[in-house]
Amino acid sequence: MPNNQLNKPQKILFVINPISGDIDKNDLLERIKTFSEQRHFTFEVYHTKGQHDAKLISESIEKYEPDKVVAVGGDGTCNLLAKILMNKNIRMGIIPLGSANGMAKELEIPQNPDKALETIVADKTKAIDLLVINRAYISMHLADVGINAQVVKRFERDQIRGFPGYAKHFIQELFAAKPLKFKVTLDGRKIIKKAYMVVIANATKYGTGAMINPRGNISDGQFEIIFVRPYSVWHLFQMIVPFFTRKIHELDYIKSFSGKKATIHNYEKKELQIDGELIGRLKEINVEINPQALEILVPERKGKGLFSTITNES
Ligand SMILES: Nc1ncnc2c1ncn2[C@@H]1O[C@H](COP(=O)(O)OP(=O)(O)OP(=O)(O)O)[C@@H](O)[C@H]1O
Repeated sequence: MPNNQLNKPQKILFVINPISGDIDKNDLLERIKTFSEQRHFTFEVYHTKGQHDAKLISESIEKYEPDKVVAVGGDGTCNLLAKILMNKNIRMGIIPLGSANGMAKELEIPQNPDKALETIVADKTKAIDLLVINRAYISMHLADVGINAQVVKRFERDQIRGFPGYAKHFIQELFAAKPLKFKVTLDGRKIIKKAYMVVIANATKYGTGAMINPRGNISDGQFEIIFVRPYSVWHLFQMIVPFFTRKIHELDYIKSFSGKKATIHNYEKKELQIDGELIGRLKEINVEINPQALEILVPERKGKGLFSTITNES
């Protein structure tokens, strides 16, 4: 039974990534301390090390038995916690302090840390699906092979962080990319297409705001496979503005399919990125949905209807 039901202060474990977003988080610790006194919760902190974190966090959870675990960082930190908390009865919060914060944006979690903290104590939750990839990884947000994964690779090696760095590499990659051949089996249906990029989408948009999957729903028990199809030089120019203005789905060379289980076969080994983290060069990617596998603390939602003009072939 959660501690609040016994009128005990809630226990919250904050998992702080000290390097995410190049943001100093010392101030935040002070604010958490003050906030915990005002809002009557107790807390512990785990600072990520970049190695063996999953094991060490699991041990902290076992020892401390928190009611909530909060990711203080970017999408990589969220992904790390989501995998640990999958199908456990512990709610997860997010204080978005990474460079892109795609997952927090998807869930409309405030980018302001004080407001995000309010969301964590307010206790409103949303059950979200998780994608299990090759039985070894999970994706809560977006995974892909092709242009974007190459951009993530270039970005990781660069000194320029944040949106300017991403935009620079995206445009470079767009002009250098060659179409790849993919064979996808989705719920038994075979789809063979050439594409510049295949996206495995639990969520709807990238942290940049690029709306790749407007008909996606993070809690609907299915995911989308999206092909960004070959385009001409003219299409390249057409693509830049919509990608950053959330209108890419309006372009007719984007094809989307929904399902619950997929195998993506790349004809050449290609880099896979999951939730902003590079996984490696793979030939086969197996994806399965784990429906409503995680309770996330979210703000009160103002009603929102997702508008879609995407070609739906499912
Ligand atoms: N102490 C640490 N030293 C070095 N790397 C770390 C440390 N702690 C975590 N990491 C690395 O941080 C990465 C995750 O960062 P995260 O995605 O949370 O932030 P970000 O990249 O700034 O944001 P976003 O993904 O939203 O763009 C992982 O690759 C992880 O290995």
